[in-house]
Amino acid sequence: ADKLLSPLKLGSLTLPNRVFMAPLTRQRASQPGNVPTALNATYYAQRASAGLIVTEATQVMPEGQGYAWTPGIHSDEQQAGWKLVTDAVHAAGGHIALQLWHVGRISHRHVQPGLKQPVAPSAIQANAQTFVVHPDGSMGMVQTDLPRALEVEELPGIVAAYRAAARRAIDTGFDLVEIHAANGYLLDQFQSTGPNQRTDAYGGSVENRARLTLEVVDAVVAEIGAERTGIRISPFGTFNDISDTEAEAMAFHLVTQFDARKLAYVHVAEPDWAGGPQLTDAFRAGLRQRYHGVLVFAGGYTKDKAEALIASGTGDAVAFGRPFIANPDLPARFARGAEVNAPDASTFYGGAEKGYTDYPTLTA
Ligand SMILES: C=C(C(=O)O)c1ccccc1
Repeated sequence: ADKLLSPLKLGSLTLPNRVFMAPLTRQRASQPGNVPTALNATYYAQRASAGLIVTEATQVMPEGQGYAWTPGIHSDEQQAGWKLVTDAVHAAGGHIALQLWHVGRISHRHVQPGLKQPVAPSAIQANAQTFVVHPDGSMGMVQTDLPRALEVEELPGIVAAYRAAARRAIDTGFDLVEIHAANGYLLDQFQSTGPNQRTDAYGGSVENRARLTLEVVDAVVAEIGAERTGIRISPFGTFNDISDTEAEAMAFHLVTQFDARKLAYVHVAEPDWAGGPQLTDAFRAGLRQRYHGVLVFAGGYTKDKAEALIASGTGDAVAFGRPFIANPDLPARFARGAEVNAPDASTFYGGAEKGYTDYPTLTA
């Protein structure tokens, strides 16, 4: 039988299947103010048959933005925009989590408030690119800027921003939040030996480098509860110039801590989606042994690979990104063994309806 299409208990929810929609940056929030729109609501509602939708990464404070036109969740206007999305997804019978983001050094002064220098655990520039609109109105890909090292006194303010964002998310009708601790952004920068050269309580040992992530987790859980809190990590990731000489130790420490807090789910972005190494079955089993909540894997999965992962008991759900871009009704296509269309990469980022809400669903 198709385990992938069987129901899944997650927190207080019973989800209809284990075909999750992965977080996908699409850069289509309205300006000024990085506000979600009715078009965003249509896009997400079209994909409401996912077991769980995880939204695009959404900055928790202005300094947390790294790319042009990504949405925030730190203003009343942004919250009102997201309400369009949660109402539309719930009207279509869906379930949706908001992914909470701070990009850290994967940013540029032209997308920072007051054209300020981006922030990071240490003043180490990433060999990475981002897309910004310049003050003169021109736009394009740029090298991410050299960041400023955060003072330890600034960290409580960042933790508070995640907490306030989680509050806004639940007040807006989101079923859960997913803390973004993956893919070379701020929390992953603190977790990793490459970008984090701090000599204070937030640098050095695995425990110290995990500290900010766990402070954010504890603040969010205090605000909205563990059963509404998920988190995404990307062990052995390389995207955005991330490197960690102690990647396995960090991953096992994090999931052990997540288990102790009974977080609703842990979402593992497998590094090969962005050209990193393949995870081993032994490593995935190591995560499963340490974390007993809902374990979600993502990164280039097919239906068959996903089915095998769930049948083996290692994973409970699989998140699909690019397939959901081009196939709004992906679960139905899996159920019917129908063709899964490939998306048009030229319309992944920016723009409007084209390559966003104009993909077809299966005819009856
Ligand atoms: C939020 C992202 C992530 O988590 O990797 C992202 C952002 C821009 C392009 C691709 C991916």
